[in-house]
Amino acid sequence: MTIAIETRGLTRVHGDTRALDDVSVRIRENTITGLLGRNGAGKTTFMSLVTAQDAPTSGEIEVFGERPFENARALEQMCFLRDNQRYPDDYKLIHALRAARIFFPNWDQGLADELVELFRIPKKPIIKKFSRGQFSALGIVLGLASRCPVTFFDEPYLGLDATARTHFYDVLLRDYAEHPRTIVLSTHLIDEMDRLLEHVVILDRGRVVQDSTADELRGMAHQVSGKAQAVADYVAGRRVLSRHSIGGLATVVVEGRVTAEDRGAAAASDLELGSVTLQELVAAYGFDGADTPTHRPEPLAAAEHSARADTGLTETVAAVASDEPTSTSPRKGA
Ligand SMILES: Nc1ncnc2c1ncn2[C@@H]1O[C@H](COP(=O)(O)OP(=O)(O)OP(=O)(O)O)[C@@H](O)[C@H]1O
Repeated sequence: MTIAIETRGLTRVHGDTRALDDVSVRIRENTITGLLGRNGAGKTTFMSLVTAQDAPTSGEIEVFGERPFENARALEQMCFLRDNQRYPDDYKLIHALRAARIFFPNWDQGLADELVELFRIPKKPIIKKFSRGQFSALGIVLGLASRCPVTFFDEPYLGLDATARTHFYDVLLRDYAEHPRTIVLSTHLIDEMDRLLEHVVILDRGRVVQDSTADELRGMAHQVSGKAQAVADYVAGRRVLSRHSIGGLATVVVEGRVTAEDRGAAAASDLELGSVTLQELVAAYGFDGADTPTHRPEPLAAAEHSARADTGLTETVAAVASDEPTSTSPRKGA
């Protein structure tokens, strides 16, 4: 088993915010990993640090056994498509594709052309004029056609219509099956992307709260619903992950698999036991402990941080003059 990404005690502090706090994970080569967690959990920070677009406050990172910071060999293996990827003002689709073709050693122009058609990405307007969905689609094209050994997608679906999202999931799975590689993606559309994920890392307030295969995770907790007192009796002594109540009824997510004994206890108290989806688990692990109404408002999304470093593809994009002829070279400087 080869480890593609390993972090040890990875920490990033901004003022009094611990964006990442002592994160130690090992992500196996040739897996699709979902980086999940509520707004501000640290997902983008993790991806920025691993791709050396930001420097940790402390801790270590290895990508295929090498430290990525200022390491061209390690950086060349990675592609990070941010949800707010930046391109030069005058760039059109062709310029972004040209830059990607130069930058990424495994770039597949045929796949890029196919995806441009599939997602109906316009060729004439500058990228700045793209709709949110067209902008995301461009990121998906660059991320998939780059065929990087390690590819990060940060909420790649923003603004995509349902058809385009389905295309993305299908093409990702098809291309991954044909060209296995390590893919890490952050998402809030967990139910929709559930089928893509083999491994899941859940972050909450910068810390890892779960790190396991998706299958293991699904079986790690269950839900019990019924009269509040009966539910309270059932969950006594168990680790409660979330609790919701309406009137005299309660629904609680508890850690642990359902045993035969649990089924008996539930039946005797007229309680319903159910499985928990990945989406519910993420919500449960990001739960603050107090009993909450079922329709709990989400906190405001974390602000965008314009001061973030922006390197990698963006640097290359900026370096490619927009009036250069299209390069047929697959490598920068080749
Ligand atoms: N440059 C920065 N300066 C100050 N705070 C920052 C900076 N970058 C990140 N943070 C803070 O670190 C925390 C983690 O942010 P991050 O963007 O990694 O979260 P996220 O899980 O990607 O969130 P979302 O799902 O909302 O995109 C947040 O509290 C955020 O406000």
